[in-house]
Amino acid sequence: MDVRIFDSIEELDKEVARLIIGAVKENPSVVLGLSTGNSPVGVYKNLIADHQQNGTPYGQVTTFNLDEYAGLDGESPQSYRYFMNEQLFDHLDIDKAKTHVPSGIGDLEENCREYEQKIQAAGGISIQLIGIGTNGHIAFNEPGTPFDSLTHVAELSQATIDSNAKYFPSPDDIPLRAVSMGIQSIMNAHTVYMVAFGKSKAKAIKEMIEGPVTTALPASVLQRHPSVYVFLDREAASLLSS
Ligand SMILES: N[C@@H]1[C@@H](O)[C@H](O)[C@@H](COP(=O)(O)O)O[C@@H]1O
Repeated sequence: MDVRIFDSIEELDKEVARLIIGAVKENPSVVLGLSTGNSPVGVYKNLIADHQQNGTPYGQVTTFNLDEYAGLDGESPQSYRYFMNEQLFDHLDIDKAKTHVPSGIGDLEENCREYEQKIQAAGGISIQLIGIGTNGHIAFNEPGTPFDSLTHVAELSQATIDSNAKYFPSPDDIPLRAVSMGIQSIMNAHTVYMVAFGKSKAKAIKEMIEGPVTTALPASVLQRHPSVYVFLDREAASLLSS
């Protein structure tokens, strides 16, 4: 793992955005894997600013998001499709038909199969941007998820449900399941960029990098990936031994 530590979240965001912009310029039809949550928002802001100032073109870019809540369609403000449109896609010249977010409605098992097929048909993901949950989850692959999992219907852990509560009007509205790319789907990406900042991520980051590879800490599987870059602020890196 190539671990890079930044003095500020602003610098971290700029660097990750610079690398993604470079990849888009080098290959205008690159396939990007994207994520939601707070972690990638600053990166997306930088991509938008660059697009507006420098015109980096996204018309041929294909994207695949990691996950979506079960039961929410793209019109729901809490859905990850809505989030992606609002935080990124609506501000780029990207072709929405080339942006993929798993569907959380309809036949979920069928949606999962179709999603994996679409990733394969696109030639696989070149760069996968991901965050990490405080319990070490990646996408919605909670502790215990098998390493060979592909896109599947995932049960959310209580820790994840609790930390997502702030996004929903009442506790009863928080989904208990999601459609999520699996651990193997993430491992299939050519390169993985993980972004994590803040004290709340420090323990999971330490275990991911320095702990054993175990399904108890799903992100630890990334130790086996040949091309992983971990972008941290000082707080997220604070428990690392070196
Ligand atoms: N499914 C998402 C993950 O993909 C994300 O990495 C995690 C951390 O979110 P945040 O970046 O807001 O800390 O939250 C959710 O559980």
